Amino acid sequence: MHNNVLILDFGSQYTQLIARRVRELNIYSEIKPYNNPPKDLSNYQAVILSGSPYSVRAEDAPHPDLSEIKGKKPLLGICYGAQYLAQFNGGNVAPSATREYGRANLSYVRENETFLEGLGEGSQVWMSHSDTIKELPQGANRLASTHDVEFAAFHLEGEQTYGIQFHPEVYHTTDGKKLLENFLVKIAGLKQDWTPDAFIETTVAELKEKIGDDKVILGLSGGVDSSVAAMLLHKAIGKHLHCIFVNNGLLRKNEFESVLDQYQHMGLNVKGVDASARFLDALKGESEPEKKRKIIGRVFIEVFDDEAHKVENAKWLAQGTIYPDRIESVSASGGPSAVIKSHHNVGGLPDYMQLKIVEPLHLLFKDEVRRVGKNLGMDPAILGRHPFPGPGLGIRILGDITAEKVSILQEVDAIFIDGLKKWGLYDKVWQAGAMLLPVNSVGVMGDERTYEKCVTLRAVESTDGMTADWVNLPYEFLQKTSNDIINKVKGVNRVVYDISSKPPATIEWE
Ligand SMILES: Nc1ncnc2c1ncn2[C@@H]1O[C@H](COP(=O)(O)OP(=O)(O)OP(=O)(O)O)[C@@H](O)[C@H]1O
Ligand SMILES: O=c1[nH]c(=O)c2[nH+]cn([C@@H]3O[C@H](COP(=O)(O)O)[C@@H](O)[C@H]3O)c2[nH]1
Ligand SMILES: NC(=O)CC[C@H](N)C(=O)O
Ligand SMILES: [Mg+2]
Repeated sequence: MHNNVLILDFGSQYTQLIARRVRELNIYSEIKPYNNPPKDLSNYQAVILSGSPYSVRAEDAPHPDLSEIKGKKPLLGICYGAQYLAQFNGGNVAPSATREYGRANLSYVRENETFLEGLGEGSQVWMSHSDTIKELPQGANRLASTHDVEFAAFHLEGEQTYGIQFHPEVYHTTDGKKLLENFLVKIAGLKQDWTPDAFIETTVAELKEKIGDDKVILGLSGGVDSSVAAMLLHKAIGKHLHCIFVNNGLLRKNEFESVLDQYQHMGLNVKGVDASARFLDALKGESEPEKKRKIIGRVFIEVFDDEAHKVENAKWLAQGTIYPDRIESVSASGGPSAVIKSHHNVGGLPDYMQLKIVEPLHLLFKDEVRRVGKNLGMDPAILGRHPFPGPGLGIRILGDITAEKVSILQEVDAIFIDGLKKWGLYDKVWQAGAMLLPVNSVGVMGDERTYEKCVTLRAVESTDGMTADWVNLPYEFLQKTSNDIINKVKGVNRVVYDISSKPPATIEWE
């Protein structure tokens, strides 16, 4: 049994990042909603309270009873978590004079504190709050301040309880990982033994136990996640795994054939199902993004259901769903955060379907999935593939979808992606693709007026898709690509490049 950290989610957009940073320390962690915490706390060696969109002063804000945790287990409150710890113990939280969002620097750091080892005066921290702790509870000591925040970190005497107003989980808190390590390893004494190999071992054992002699249908997409999920299941149940690769008519150019070919070499049992007409039919005339996503999700399920009926004793539907797919569709833990997009594979199954869902990667982030794949000995060409959304070009064609638009976008996308490969840029980019915009613009070609479609190219850097920045692609490359697209793809007379980061934009346009 590995050490386990419980993260109680109060609805912060950063909650999964806390889990991620903890796991980067090779310590396992689980997120649970604050309003439905685990009954048995004995498996957890430390607890972290997340931030929250609520103000602790609001009546309907999360105010859980911490008496089974506080003083009994090492406890760290982050932002709202810290404010709540202060309030819960008799301190005072009030609105601060200005909303504080962004960088700050520690201006006071108490010396000789294990908790802050390696964080010095001036250390950069990331703030995101509008309330502030005005008064610490009795028996609490200030450990750090910033220019605007007196109680940036505190400790409750006689307990392993700490609070910090800043966010150690975000990249911009320079020594955030160090601070979490101080808390979890030096103070709570946790072992750092949660590695990709350990994950593979426990997951394969759990899958064997859970699935037994049943058969499993797996949606295989050619992407990293479902390929790694397939390999894990293959290790666990061998030929009882039936992989289905669906052509939804929204794949990249030649992708259906080339991916099927690639899987021939992996020893998996894979069937290609061409359902393009079914998807395009169902999507006809629909242009509202969320409705398009829901339709695609539904047809996927229908196709899987049909295929499942052809396999005797098929009891499970496996998917390559990973953590970030879930967080933006529903809150990570069932807790209170906002829905951004409905990812096609997160809606759950309709009642008529008898299959149970198995998602061996549902708690991992993309780079963790890649590390697991590497330790499974998988082909780097599969592991290095850019992510591609399940709804495919369906969410990159803005507005309604027609076969003609799909084929235009396939050509554009192929020129862009092949170009990135040729120029040695593919591996420097986390994800790239093209969008077909629902606008025509006027151009001139061969002395004639044109009135044709506009496409936008998008290339982003990211580690997990949760935040992303646009990539500074060389002008010469953009110039050549734009020329190629306009000259070769009929119906397109304008190419633009997307220079928006996430947030505030998202990676896909719908
Ligand atoms: N064309 C498809 N055929 C069968 N299953 C699919 C298809 N597209 C998506 N899926 C299912 O939906 C899941 C989520 O898709 P998603 O794109 O997030 O992951 P992926 O394709 O496995 O990896 P990547 O994010 O690297 O593209 C997949 O893991 C897979 O189970
Ligand atoms: O399988 C998927 N089904 C979906 O419905 C879906 N929507 C977005 N994505 C991918 O998720 C990452 C983040 O995308 P956004 O910034 O657009 O939310 C990016 O990598 C997107 O390509 C999806 N993947
Ligand atoms: N990020 C947070 O946890 C914010 C906490 C609280 N909502 C505030 O504004 O202060
Ligand atoms: Mg994919």
